[in-house]
Amino acid sequence: MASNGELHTRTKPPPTPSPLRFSKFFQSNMRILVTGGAGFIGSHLVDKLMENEKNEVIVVDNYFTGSKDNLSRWIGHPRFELIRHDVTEPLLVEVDQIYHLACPASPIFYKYNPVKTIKTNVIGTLNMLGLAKRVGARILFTSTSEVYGDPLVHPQPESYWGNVNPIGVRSCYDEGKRVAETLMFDYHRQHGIEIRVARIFNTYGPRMNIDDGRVVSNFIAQALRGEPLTIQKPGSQTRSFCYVSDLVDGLIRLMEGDNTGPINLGNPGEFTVLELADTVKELINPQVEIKTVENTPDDPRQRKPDITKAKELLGWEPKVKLRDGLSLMEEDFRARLSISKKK
Ligand SMILES: O=c1ccn([C@@H]2O[C@H](COP(=O)(O)OP(=O)(O)O[C@H]3OC[C@@H](O)[C@H](O)[C@H]3O)[C@@H](O)[C@H]2O)c(=O)[nH]1
Repeated sequence: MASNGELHTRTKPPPTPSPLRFSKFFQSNMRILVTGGAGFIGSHLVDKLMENEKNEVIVVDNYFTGSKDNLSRWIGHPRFELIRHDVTEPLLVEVDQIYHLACPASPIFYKYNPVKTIKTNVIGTLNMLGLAKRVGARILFTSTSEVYGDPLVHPQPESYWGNVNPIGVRSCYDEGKRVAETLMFDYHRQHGIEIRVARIFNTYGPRMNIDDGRVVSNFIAQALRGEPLTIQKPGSQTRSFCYVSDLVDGLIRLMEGDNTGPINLGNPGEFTVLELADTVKELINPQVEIKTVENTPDDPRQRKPDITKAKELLGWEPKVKLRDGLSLMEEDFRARLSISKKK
């Protein structure tokens, strides 16, 4: 099997960044653009980038699923700027690095307006690559484990080309992300752009939208509200859940390293949805019921990242165990739902 991304050859040297970046007399900060920076993963990434006093961070977000609340601690900070902008429109800003995350990520949200989802992935990524080309910035794109579709190889290495339905209800997202990966590598080969591609597996943690619709946030909110945990059939499908701080660490290592990717970022601990429900029930509310409900088409039956590449090339592997991560998320959900813990 040919290995993905490794056979590419660049036809051009990368564009030159602004001369100010290399001035001996002017010590400029690193200016970093985060698209989708008001979202769940984006805002945690912004927190981490802002810890470095040499970074200036510009966030663009259209607030479809993101929220200003996620960034409230940075609003007004001199090294921080927040712009309401939709990446399907061109954007001109002078930056050195671009983390391109913007896209609804929960299936219920990306399926809500599929045409908009594919536009965000295709036109949004074209716009960000155009910006990277113009200003000579390095660009990291957050792709997804959904590029593997309903995988026939398990666990999934980056060299696996996937099993994706091109006309299904998930295609706006998974095919959209696949085209965006193609654009990244074509801009790299044709224009010499410095690219990084991460394939993110299921991620969870504080600040997920309470009614986001994804499995971890649903189960935690349901357990806290005393509502039945909804297992979408059959319940034996598997996922591997990565805590958000681990994921952010992987993204920054990828951006700062020398490898273009694609690189899987995810936690290889694999659980069935039923096992996840049992764990949430045991940790948060042993009285809560579990009920089985209908699923939607093309739901992948199994998913687990092969992270050999991330370990070797980035020295990265997740540290937070599922039970610990769920407890941290429970605290955040309790605070936002105003449900205190019984003593
Ligand atoms: O209430 C629920 C929600 C979801 N599920 C099931 O839990 C599994 C995971 O579903 P989620 O909606 O959390 O996430 P998915 O794995 O379908 O998609 C995710 O995958 C990788 C990321 O790139 C994306 O952000 C997201 O699309 C699915 O099998 C789903 O059917 C439930 O059993 N009950």
